Amino acid sequence: MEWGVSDLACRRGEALVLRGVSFRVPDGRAVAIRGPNGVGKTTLLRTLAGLAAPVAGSIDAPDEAFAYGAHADALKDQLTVAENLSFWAAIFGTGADAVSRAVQAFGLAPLLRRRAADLSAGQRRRTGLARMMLTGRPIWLLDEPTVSLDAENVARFADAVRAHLAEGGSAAIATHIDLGLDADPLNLGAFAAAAPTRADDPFAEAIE
Ligand SMILES: Nc1ncnc2c1ncn2[C@@H]1O[C@H](COP(=O)(O)OP(=O)(O)OP(=O)(O)O)[C@@H](O)[C@H]1O
Repeated sequence: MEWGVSDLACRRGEALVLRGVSFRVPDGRAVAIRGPNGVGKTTLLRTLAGLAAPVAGSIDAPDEAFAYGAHADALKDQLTVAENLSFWAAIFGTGADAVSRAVQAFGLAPLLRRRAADLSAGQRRRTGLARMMLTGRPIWLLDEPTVSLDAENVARFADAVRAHLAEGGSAAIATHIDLGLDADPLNLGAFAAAAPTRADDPFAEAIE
């Protein structure tokens, strides 16, 4: 389903970070959210995911359409990889077939009995990304998904996104690297809220 945002303004804590953000994402398309550190990529994704309310504007998407893959990989450390995957499949009502596909997509078979606490950073990340496939949700929101991944697993990730898009899903992906996906760029620099003036900042003099 096509979705989008209109004249969206987002904040992080008390700070207004973005304003006037408008874009549409058709079925089967990905948008690559770009911009320098601190511009508001995570802030936009958190707002789309419903973790923060918009300051203004609207998000036009059905309820429960978004699946959010945050920096933290949402793994339960004391459970094995298999148990984590089954847990998510149960939560989202997906099922054993979805688990098998996710295991295959991210090469997790050799890791299934390993406790999440004992995974390497890249293995953790792969398991967290496999979770997206278990949500059954049509819109994937991904924040720097390839951090800690080696080249083989960046390619696996890109394949998983392509398969999701081919099934009519869509994705918004904050990334500093080219994932080799045919994604529509959204540069947030154009929507950055003005930096606070010195008059707004009681500490400005103290750090001069
Ligand atoms: N709790 C908070 N309160 C106030 N400001 C915050 C808070 N958390 C983050 N910020 C600020 O909000 C701005 C946007 O941060 P955000 O994490 O969205 O940027 P980003 O584009 O994802 O950055 P990066 O590329 O470094 O991941 C930054 O200036 C950041 O310092």
